[in-house]
Amino acid sequence: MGLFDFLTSDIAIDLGTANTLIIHKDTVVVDEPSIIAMDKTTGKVLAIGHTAMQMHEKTNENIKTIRPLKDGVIADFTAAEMMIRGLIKMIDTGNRFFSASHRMVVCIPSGITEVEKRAVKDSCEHAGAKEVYMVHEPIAAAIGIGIDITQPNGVMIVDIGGGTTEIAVIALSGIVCEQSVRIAGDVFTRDIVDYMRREHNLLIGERSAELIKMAIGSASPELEIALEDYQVRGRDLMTGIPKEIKVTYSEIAYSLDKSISKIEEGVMKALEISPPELSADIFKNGIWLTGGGALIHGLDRRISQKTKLPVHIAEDPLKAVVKGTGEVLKNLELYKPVLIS
Ligand SMILES: Nc1ncnc2c1ncn2[C@@H]1O[C@H](COP(=O)(O)OP(=O)(O)OP(=O)(O)O)[C@@H](O)[C@H]1O
Repeated sequence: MGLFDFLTSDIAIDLGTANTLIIHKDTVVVDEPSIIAMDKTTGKVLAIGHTAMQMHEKTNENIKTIRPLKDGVIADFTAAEMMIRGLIKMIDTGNRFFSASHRMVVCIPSGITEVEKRAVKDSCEHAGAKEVYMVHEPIAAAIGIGIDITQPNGVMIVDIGGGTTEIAVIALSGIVCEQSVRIAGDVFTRDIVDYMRREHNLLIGERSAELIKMAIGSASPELEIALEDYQVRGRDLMTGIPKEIKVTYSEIAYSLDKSISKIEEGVMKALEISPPELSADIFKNGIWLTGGGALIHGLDRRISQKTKLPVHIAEDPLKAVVKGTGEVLKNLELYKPVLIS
């Protein structure tokens, strides 16, 4: 450790549609939902992250909650900037003079446009960064799960986040072919809301649907180990009064089926366009699932049955991207080929 290492304010950020994570000095120091709550009249930020999430869908007319990212990219520039600033402030370094004023490595979806890229860079600069480096999410995910991406050895990453599913074949520090599907966790959540309304006449909010997804979200109506039924509360559409019902994981599998099929299609397409030598590598190495969507029960098995390939779930799928981004920050020289300016 260098003499002045305690002063370093370099950070790595996984700026996600659902969650934003920050690594500072090799440690995940911030892990918060990507959401802010604002006072509608004054424009003042009232809460960020978990506290703002608790207010989501429960606000009165003076407060609004904003999720600044949509489909993996910044949809509300001002809100994104305020959120990044607020999240950086949450870093507890024990140094009250801390401000992320040096280098920031931030990851971006692979299917992003120049304008969207610019928005990420500007937001980070406005939040205090002197130098901003960007890295594609699937590359960061691969590094995060410990794959040596510099080797001439093809590996397929399927990163299922909140807004996008990034499917990429990586070799020699680059993405050889990729598919970006705008179907991921947020769409799964909406599928569940729609299903509950259609099949049970029950109106539920996004947060309740997300809890159902996390508890019994399933890619197959028949799992090897069955999941317990889940109690759901919401508003009865017929009577207008609150009610509680039980749902089974098979019902949730049914509600997610179409969306999961679209992700499968993306995987099949990426496999079809892979150069044959890399196909041979993927046959041996299999497919790696990262991102929160990797935690849908039975998804690995379903993709494996479809592709006839081994499918592995990353050890800590929600942190794979930020861990990889942190590695890039630590070894900027080694990972120069993967940096996007
Ligand atoms: N146990 C779980 N089962 C199913 N889904 C989960 C689980 N835990 C988290 N998720 C979902 O994963 C998504 C968030 O994943 P992640 O943090 O990887 O995405 P992100 O990086 O914010 O999004 P993106 O990469 O699209 O910008 C959310 O939709 C969340 O509901």
